[in-house]
Amino acid sequence: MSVSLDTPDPLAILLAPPPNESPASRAQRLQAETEARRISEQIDEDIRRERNEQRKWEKEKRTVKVLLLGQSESGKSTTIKNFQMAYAPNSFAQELSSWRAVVYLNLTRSILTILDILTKEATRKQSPSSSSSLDVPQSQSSLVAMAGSSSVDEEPEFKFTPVSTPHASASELGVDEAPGSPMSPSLPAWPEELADKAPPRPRTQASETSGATDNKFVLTQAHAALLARLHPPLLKVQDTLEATLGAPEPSPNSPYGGGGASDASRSPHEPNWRPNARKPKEFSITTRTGWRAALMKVRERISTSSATSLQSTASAAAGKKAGKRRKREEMDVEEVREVLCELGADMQTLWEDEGVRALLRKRKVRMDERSGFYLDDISRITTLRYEPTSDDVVRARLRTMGVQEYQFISEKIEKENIATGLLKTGSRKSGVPDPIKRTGPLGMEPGREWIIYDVGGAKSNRQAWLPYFTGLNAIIFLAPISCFDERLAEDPRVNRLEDSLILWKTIVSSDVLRSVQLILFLNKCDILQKKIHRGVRVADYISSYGDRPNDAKTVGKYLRQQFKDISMRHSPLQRQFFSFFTSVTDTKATAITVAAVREGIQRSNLRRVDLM
Ligand SMILES: Nc1nc2c(ncn2[C@@H]2O[C@H](COP(=O)(O)OP(=O)(O)OP(=O)(O)O)[C@@H](O)[C@H]2O)c(=O)[nH]1
Ligand SMILES: [Mg+2]
Repeated sequence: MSVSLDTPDPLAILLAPPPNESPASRAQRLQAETEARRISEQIDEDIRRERNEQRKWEKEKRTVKVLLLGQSESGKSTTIKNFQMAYAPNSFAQELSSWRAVVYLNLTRSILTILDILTKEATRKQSPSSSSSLDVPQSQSSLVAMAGSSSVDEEPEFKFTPVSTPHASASELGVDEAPGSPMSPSLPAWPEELADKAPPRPRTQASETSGATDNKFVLTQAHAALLARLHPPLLKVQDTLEATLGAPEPSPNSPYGGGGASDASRSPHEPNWRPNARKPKEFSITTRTGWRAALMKVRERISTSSATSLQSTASAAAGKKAGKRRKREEMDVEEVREVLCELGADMQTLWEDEGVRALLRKRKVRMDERSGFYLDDISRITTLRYEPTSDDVVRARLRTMGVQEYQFISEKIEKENIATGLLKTGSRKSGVPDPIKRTGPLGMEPGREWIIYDVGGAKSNRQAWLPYFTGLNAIIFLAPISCFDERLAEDPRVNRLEDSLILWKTIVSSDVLRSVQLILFLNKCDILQKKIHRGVRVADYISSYGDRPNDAKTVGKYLRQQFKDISMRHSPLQRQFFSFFTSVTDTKATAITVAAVREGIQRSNLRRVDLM
C-alpha cells in the first residue's frame, strides 16, 4: 500500500523537526520535549494520588472502628461470636465444627482438674504429716490454673472502696439522649430473665442436696481405678490437641501459668504422674497464626480422617491400624475423638460420683462457674458423631493472644434484607457488597464497613492494645461483675473486680481516647446470680457495699454506679455513660444488646462524619 504525498499527515508535519536543524538545536529540542513529558507525567501522577487519597479518606470516614477491651475472660471473644451469629449466621454455622477440638480440650482439662484434686487428696491422706491440713482450704495454685480465674473462697482480702457516695442522685444518672433510643445512657434494666426469681438449680450442684452435704470424701478403689484409666490417656489427648491447635501460652507473670494444673500440685510419688510432664498452661492461639487458621486445620484433619474412619471403621481395629501407620508418636485428632468416646463413660462416672462432688465442695471448686464447662454434656460430646452446637461454641474457651481484627460488612441481601457479614480481614474475596443496592437492618447503612478488634486481656497482652487506640469510633469494655471474689489467673495477688475498675479508669482517663464513645458491658450477670443464690455475701468482699440487700440486681446496680462515677470523674471531656447488663453466653438476650450497640455507634459515627 502506498502513501499519497498529496495528503500528508498534519500531525507528522507539526511534530517534524525543523528543516536544517543544527545538532545543538536538536539536542535542545529533545531536552525540552523530555522535560515536557516529565511534567505531564508528574501531573497525571499527582491527580492519581489525590484521587486515591480522596477515596481512602472517604473509606476511612465511612469505616466504623470498634475495639473490645477488658481483662482476660471478661467475654470479649464471646461478644465477637455474638456479632458473628447475628450478622454472619452462615459463616458462623460453617465454622461450628472447627470448634470441636476446643470443646474436646476444654472438657479434657476439666476432667484433668478433677483428677488433679483427687490425686492431691489421695496424697494428703497417705502423708501423716499433712493430715492436719486436710480441712484447711489448700493453696489455690492448682485450682487457679485450670480455668484461668480463681474463685477466692478463703478469707476475702479485697476491700472495695467506692469512688462516690453510695446513693447517686437521679441527676447524676444524666439522661441526655432521647428516651427509647437504642443506646440510651439511662440506667440499663437488669436482665428480665434474671429478675428476682430464683434461678434454676444448676444440675451440677444436684448432689449438694442429695445427702452428700457433709463434704466427706473417702477415696475408694473405684476412684483409684478411674484415676488410672483416665489420667494417662487424657494427658495425651491434651498434648495432642494443644500440639494440633498451636502452642500453649507461657505466662511469665504467674507462678501458676495461665491455666492447667501447676506442677507444684503434682506429687512425684503418684504413679500416674509423668516425672517430667510439660507444665500445662491455659491454652491459647497467637494472633498472627490466628485461631481460625488453626481451627480450620483441625477441621480439615478431622473431616478427612473421619470420612475414612467412620466409613471404614466397622471395627475400631482398622482405625488403630491406620493410626499406627502415622509417623507421629502422639495421637492425631481423629484418635482423640475415639479415645474420648472410649473414656466417656468413665468421665461421666467421675463427674457424677457423690464422693468427688463432696470433695469439690470441700475444696470450694465450682466447675460449673468456670470457663469452658462441658461436664454436664459428657455423654453428648463423647459420641463419634458429635457436632458442636452454637451454644457449645459460645461457651468454648480459647484465650486470645495479641489482637484479632474482624471486618464487619454487608454480605448479601436475603428475603428479609437482613443478611450481613462478619469476615476476618483478608478473607474478603467474593461477596463484596454492592453499596448502591444494599439496605440493612436497624439503620445499617449500605456499604458501611465495620472493623472490630478483639484483644487478649491478660496483663502481658495489654501493651499490644496501644497502637489500636487511634481512629476509633467506640470501645466496648467488658467488665465481669461476678468476679468480686476472684483473682487474676496471671497474677493471683490481684482481685479481678479491682483490676477491671483500674483498667476502666485508665481507659476513661486516656487523653487519646477522649472523643471515643465508651460502652460498658457489665457481664457475667448469670454467674453473679448463681453466686448470690448459693449464698456468697458481697459485703464480705466489698466492705463499702454495707448492708444493702444481697441480691444480684442491687449488686449489679451498685457496681454499675462505681463504673459510672469513675467515668464522670476521670474523663478528660464530658461523655455519656452507656452501659448494659449482659450475659454474653445468652445469645438471645445479647442479640438485642448487640443490635442496640451497633445502631448507637453508627448514629454517633454519622454525626461525626457530618461534622467533618
Ligand atoms: N456463664 C457465662 N460465661 C461467660 C460469659 N461471658 C463469657 N463467658 C465464658 O467465659 C469464658 C471466657 O470468655 P472469652 O470471651 O474467651 O473471654 P476474653 O475476654 O476473650 O478473654 P481473653 O481472650 O483471655 O482476653 C468463655 O468460656 C465464655 O464462654 C457470661 O456472661 N456468662
Ligand atoms: Mg478472647
